[in-house]
Amino acid sequence: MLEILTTEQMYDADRKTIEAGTPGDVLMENAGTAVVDEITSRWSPRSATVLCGPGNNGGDGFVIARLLRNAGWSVRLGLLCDVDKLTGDAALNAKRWDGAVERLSPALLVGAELIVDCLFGAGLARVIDGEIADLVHTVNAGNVPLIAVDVPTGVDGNTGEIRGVAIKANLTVTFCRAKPGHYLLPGRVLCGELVIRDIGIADQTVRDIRPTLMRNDPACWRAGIHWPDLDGHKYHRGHLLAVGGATMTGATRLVARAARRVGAGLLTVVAEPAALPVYASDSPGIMTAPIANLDELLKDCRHNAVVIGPGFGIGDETRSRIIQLLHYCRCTVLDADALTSFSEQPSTLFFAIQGPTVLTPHEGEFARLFPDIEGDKLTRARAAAKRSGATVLIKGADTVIAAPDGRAAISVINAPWLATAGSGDVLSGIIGGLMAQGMDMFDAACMAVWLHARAGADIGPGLIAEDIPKHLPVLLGELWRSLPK
Ligand SMILES: NC(=O)C1=CN([C@@H]2O[C@H](COP(=O)(O)OP(=O)(O)OC[C@H]3O[C@@H](n4cnc5c(N)ncnc54)[C@H](O)[C@@H]3O)[C@@H](O)[C@H]2O)[C@@H](O)CC1
Ligand SMILES: [K+]
Repeated sequence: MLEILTTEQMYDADRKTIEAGTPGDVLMENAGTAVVDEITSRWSPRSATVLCGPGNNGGDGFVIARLLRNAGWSVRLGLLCDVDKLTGDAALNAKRWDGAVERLSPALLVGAELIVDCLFGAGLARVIDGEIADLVHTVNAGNVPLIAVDVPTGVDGNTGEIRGVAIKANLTVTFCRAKPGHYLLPGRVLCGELVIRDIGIADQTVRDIRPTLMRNDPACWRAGIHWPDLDGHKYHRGHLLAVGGATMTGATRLVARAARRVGAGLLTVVAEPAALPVYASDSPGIMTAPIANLDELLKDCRHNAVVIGPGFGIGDETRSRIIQLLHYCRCTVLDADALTSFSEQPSTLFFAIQGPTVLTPHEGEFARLFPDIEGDKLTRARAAAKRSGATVLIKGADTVIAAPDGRAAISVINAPWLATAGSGDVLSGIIGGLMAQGMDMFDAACMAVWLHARAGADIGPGLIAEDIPKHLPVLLGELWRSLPK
């Protein structure tokens, strides 16, 4: 269930399943049954109100109302339109509901101890306003469990954006596979707990749709990890050059710690001579070299990966260093100052990118480098990757990673503790360390985001950036032990 389907792809999967012989009303019955399962396993029978819209999301609501009543719940149902306006499976299930169909109004909420939101799902086509918007506000202001069916009403399934107003659910039950809007902010928060339930759509049907978007999970990139061979030596594990700042040395010290922990065979910090003792004294296992030698170092193909940007400074020197090093087509991570230095001339950077390159902007850096690219985070990451020829990783609570070939992944681990100084430097170091070992750039970016997020979630409150590299052996051990032996 790692694939994430757009609403259009989900409609396609529904259609193909129906064409292959499973009637639509069976899918709807399965959907309603799944929601009722999730509700009754969490809450004891009580007074529930089901809010139904004019489409199939409302159709699910009629199934849910019937099944909850059969389970001994007291149920009221409100419908947004006249019942004779319903069509297809929704109309069929309205006939199967023998309770009252009330007009949708705030009066329906009085005495409700649980509310089921079946107003709009995948078919949300425009901004919610007027009476429906007022109702959504009233529902959100209440203090009873709120269960959204498919997506919380008002959340755009493809983007996670709010169209007008949106329900803030405690639980969202969706079907077959998640949609981007379940994981992208603000949709991710509005969903509450997310449960994905099978409703009888075959895995092969999903595969046939060829989804290119995944939840970022080890299953997506585990096979691409370059574990050391029994008879291997450090030179087989790559030699990363971490280009450090002359004064802001902390950032590249974090890069170096992370890259070494994740397995880079050798690591050299390249910086102004005056700063080298600071780097050298941080850890006896690193090497140092003066930045004047960078070109010479890059001519030696054993130096196969570079991280530049954290703490390096913004300006002409940074730009020319980067253009110079990109010429060698080494695996490259460009972060922080490396990105901001190209704000005025981003196309110079994109033109120079030829080898495997990962850009790791936060939202501010992204806007400076791609000022004309707009839309939701996923759309923007994909457009930026296509334009730059690099893998683009937009950081945040809903980190998105996109490759130039169209593949993309969304991080689904909640780790708010990562919002701390130096955390991004560690991420760059992990990516660089993985690429130095030969991992594909997109896989390396995805794996790094996963390790980083898991470290954040595991360490929790009190986390500082220095803790993340130290936690990597635990997570790498977990991945290592999960390999089929
Ligand atoms: N066979 C299928 O396709 C299945 C569909 N299922 C359910 O069907 C849903 C999709 O059904 P639909 O495509 O009918 O879409 P929806 O039920 O989400 O809504 C479509 C209807 O809402 C109206 N509408 C859209 N935005 C509006 C707005 N802002 N204000 C007022 N009216 C608005 C549209 O004109 C249309 O009448 C899914 O979310 C899921 O819950 C499930 O039953 C599983 C099977
Ligand atoms: K809904």
